[in-house]
Amino acid sequence: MAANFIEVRNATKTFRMQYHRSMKQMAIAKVKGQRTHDVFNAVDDVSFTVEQGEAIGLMGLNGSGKSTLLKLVSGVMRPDAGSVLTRGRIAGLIATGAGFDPLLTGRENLWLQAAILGMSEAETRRKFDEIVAFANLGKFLETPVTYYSSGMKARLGFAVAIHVDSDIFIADEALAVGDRPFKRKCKKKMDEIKASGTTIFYVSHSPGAVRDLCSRVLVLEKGRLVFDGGVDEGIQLLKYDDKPKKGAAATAGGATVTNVNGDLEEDV
Ligand SMILES: Nc1ncnc2c1ncn2[C@@H]1O[C@H](COP(=O)(O)OP(=O)(O)OP(=O)(O)O)[C@@H](O)[C@H]1O
Repeated sequence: MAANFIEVRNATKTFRMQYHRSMKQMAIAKVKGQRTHDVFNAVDDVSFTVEQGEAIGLMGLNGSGKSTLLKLVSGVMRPDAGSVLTRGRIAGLIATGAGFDPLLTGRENLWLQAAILGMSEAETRRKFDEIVAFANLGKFLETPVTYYSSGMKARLGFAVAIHVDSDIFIADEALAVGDRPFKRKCKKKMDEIKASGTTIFYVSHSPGAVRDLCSRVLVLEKGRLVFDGGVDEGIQLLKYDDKPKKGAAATAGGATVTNVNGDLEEDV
């Protein structure tokens, strides 16, 4: 039996939503007996396991908790309740560029990112030309990153992340703000990563991309896992139509699946 690579058990992540910006506003609200903040679960009692080599599409409307769940899986955040266990080296496109130093050049940041993502000096040296070719920044490689467009930063971040040898690859499509040719290149590389047996966890609003890459879909709604199953069924739940479709309901982990409606981005 294949080893579980990701095991999420009743994971909950709670955030605090502040209603007032200044201390003065807070003080006035308190005197008036009004609420100054609320807490809510961005990820709410979510459980699932992912086996080695599976390619999972994580879908759901804006704000449903996808990025937060990715952060829990990647270890960037810890759950407030429940547990998240992962086995193997995780790499991917999470908060890409977060580790960039704006005053350093693209070349210097490449080294920095590679080190942050756990690549050794020898590994970075070996893959350096390939990463540079993938990012395709031309002479901007020698320019401080502060002058980069967001797409250029994403290219550099993704180019490094995608070249890390990992057991689990995590990608948030929302961060892949590169242009169409670059996205195609990323897609090709993701296919290679998948073919190599790497476990993939892919956040996307694009049914075409998910259908193409993934063998299973998780759908989040207001932090809760409302679907865990086949790609087509999962995508069906995310249709634009307002009325719940007959047969669209299913069960996930004993919970009834509700219909989810909303905008979907165009496929790449
Ligand atoms: N650090 C934080 N502090 C407080 N609230 C947060 C924080 N991060 C996310 N949230 C809130 O948690 C909820 C889930 O956000 P998250 O980014 O996980 O959603 P998402 O499904 O990835 O959305 P999108 O499709 O827009 O990227 C949102 O209401 C968001 O405002």
